Amino acid sequence: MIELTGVGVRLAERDVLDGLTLTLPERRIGVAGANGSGKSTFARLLNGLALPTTGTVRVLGMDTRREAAKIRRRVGFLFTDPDAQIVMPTVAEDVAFSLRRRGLPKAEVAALVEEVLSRYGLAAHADHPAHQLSGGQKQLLALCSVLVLEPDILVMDEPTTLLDLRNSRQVARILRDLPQQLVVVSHDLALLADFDRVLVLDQGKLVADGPPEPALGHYRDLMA
Ligand SMILES: Nc1ncnc2c1ncn2[C@@H]1O[C@H](COP(=O)(O)OP(=O)(O)OP(=O)(O)O)[C@@H](O)[C@H]1O
Repeated sequence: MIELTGVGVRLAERDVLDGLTLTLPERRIGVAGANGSGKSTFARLLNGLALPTTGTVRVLGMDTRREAAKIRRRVGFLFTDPDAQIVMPTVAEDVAFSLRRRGLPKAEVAALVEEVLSRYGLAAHADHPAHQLSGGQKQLLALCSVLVLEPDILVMDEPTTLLDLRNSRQVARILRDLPQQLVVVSHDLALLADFDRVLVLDQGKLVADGPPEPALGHYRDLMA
């Protein structure tokens, strides 16, 4: 569960987010809005990467201002550009790196890495240089490196922006089947079309909130 109470974020004397009070129990939540409307800032609030200037953000019952480290262990975050997230030379090493703080025996780490890579069709690439993967495969690798930690919530900032139609659809299928609560920031309206709830931000304010069809309709009208 995610709860925002009276949340505002002020950066460089500008209200980047303003007056957000929201309870988000739904499993798949989309966030849409124009460039600069505050979507990335909203996403970053959910794991304490950004802190509210006013109000509170509670995630899984914890205040992001007080328990950011604990929250980060349970909230996975996926950036738009997987290159920003891939840190080790090979595919398998990159996923294993996520598990470094778990104190698991080597064999167990290897088994977990193999399992998640197989699940997302990357097992054959386990020993390949990560930076040689295609854009879609890199996004899947970044996802594997997050999912291997079994987060309770997954926050994604425009996960399909750099992907072609086939890879976008593959990511959409994967998201449909994930058990985690998802918060997905996206300009890809097709991706959000079957979500449980869509929030639309405009100039830092919530201007629509509800099922995808009316909420995305409102966003389309805003952009017209
Ligand atoms: N650290 C910062 N200092 C000052 N202003 C910032 C900072 N971070 C973001 N902003 C401003 O806040 C506004 C919202 O930014 P944000 O990245 O959250 O928007 P967004 O909706 O994700 O945009 P996009 O769709 O282009 O990614 C922008 O006008 C941005 O310039």
